[in-house]
Amino acid sequence: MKEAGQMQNLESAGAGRSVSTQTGSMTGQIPRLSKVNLFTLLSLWMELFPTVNTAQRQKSQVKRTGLVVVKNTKIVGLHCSSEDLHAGKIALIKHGSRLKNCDLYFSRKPCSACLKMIVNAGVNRISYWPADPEVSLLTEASSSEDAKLDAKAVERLKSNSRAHVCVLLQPLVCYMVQFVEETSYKCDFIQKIAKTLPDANVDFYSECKQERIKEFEMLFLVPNEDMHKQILMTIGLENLCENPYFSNLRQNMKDLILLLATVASSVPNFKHYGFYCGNTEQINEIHNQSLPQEIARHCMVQARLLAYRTEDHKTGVGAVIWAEGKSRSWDGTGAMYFIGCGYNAFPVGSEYADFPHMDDKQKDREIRKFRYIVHAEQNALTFRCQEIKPEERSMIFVTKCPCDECVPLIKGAGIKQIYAGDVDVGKKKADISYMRFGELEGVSKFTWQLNPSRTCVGEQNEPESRENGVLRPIPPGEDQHQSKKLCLGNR
Ligand SMILES: Nc1ccn([C@@H]2O[C@H](COP(=O)(O)OP(=O)(O)OP(=O)(O)O)[C@@H](O)[C@H]2O)c(=O)n1
Repeated sequence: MKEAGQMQNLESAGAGRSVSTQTGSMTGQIPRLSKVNLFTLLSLWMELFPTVNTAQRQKSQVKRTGLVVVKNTKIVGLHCSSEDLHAGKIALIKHGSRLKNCDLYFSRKPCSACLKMIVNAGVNRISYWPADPEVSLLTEASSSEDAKLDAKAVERLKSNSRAHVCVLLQPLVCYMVQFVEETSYKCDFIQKIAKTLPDANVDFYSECKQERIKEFEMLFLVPNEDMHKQILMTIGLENLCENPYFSNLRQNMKDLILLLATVASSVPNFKHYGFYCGNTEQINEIHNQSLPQEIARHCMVQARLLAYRTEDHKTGVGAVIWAEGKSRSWDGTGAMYFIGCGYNAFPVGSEYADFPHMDDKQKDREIRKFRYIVHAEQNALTFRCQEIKPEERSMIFVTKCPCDECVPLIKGAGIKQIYAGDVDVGKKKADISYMRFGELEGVSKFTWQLNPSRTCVGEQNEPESRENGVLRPIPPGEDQHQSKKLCLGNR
């Protein structure tokens, strides 16, 4: 039986499914991200959670690490290391003995201090990206003795523990990169730029992608092959040092980096585009204040990654819910914590042929998908792992505009903010319509657009994220300047 919903049908990965379109002319595979690849990419992406101390961190011997905690194929935690604590330690503090039987996906091989605690908590499986480990083996000679000792201790903990500790890498399904490239290029965010700035250099997307590939290769791929082999030997993966295993490993790593760069550039850091509120009347209270742009973009890319697991062969949608606690914590995500995530799919337990897959262009209404498919937001709300607290700022990131079925659900659940694309706003299709989003009140809406305040103050107006997701208290005298910056009264 499938575990549909939040992370359903993870094992089948969708490959090999026969699909027919409304015209019945296409039969082929739906290239869906396998669960291992999705969790790998999410762990790498968590490592990149916007933070103040990137430069400082690069010098440190302990590498910043991302972590995905999965229980019964459901994501229950997204974490990354902070200045004070490694990701594994943060997960331990947050989940405690609930880590029992969980699967953990690390963007680097964890250090012995993290490993001993999570093994002790009874985790089921620990998977990691086979690059430079958390206690870096690529730092200066003076400190590398400790790193080697740590790697040895990790090996010992690995071989003597009940948990299965293994490398996290699976080759991508055929056409995955091409599929991701095409769907990223067609996504709401790129479309919006193309529509509103028809003269924009059409290559901005490819340029952004090239930059990101370079950036991610530097971070996640050991540049020198001999050095990489040395590291693999020190971390107990000597069997991967011979060819063809070594070249396959490097190729798989490069493919995933390319894929992550492709997805990340679909919500590009382009000119003055970002998630802004169009409502100038909005009251200046904390729940209405926008997140820093780089954090909003970061969470939207997570939602976009989830969209690649869709069961709708035409439109993939992903949603992630985060909340912000009352104060900044020792967490690498600042005060932000993960509530839930999902993508659009048929109900839990259903098989591919159980329900119709046609869209609203199909004349026969009985064979349309809309009454059966569960939307990304609906799955994220259903399979959330934390309660939504009314006193906290909670926010949902959706890759498409919430439809009329979802808007009241989001409001009813007590979510304070929606970040979304708005290409479909105001559209009424035969079965699905997007009329209510525009009229929605009581929830702040941040849609992808050119910064409206640019017309007031020219160039300088991107909200900065110097404080890791936590709203910086505005010093007296500065608030006038701040609200001028956004011209929205929401900062
Ligand atoms: N906020 C949203 C909006 C849509 N969906 C999903 O997106 C699909 C519908 O997308 P849409 O583009 O509106 O309709 P299609 O018929 O797929 O495409 P078209 O635009 O050509 O009509 C459905 O599977 C629905 O579950 C979703 O999960 N969450």
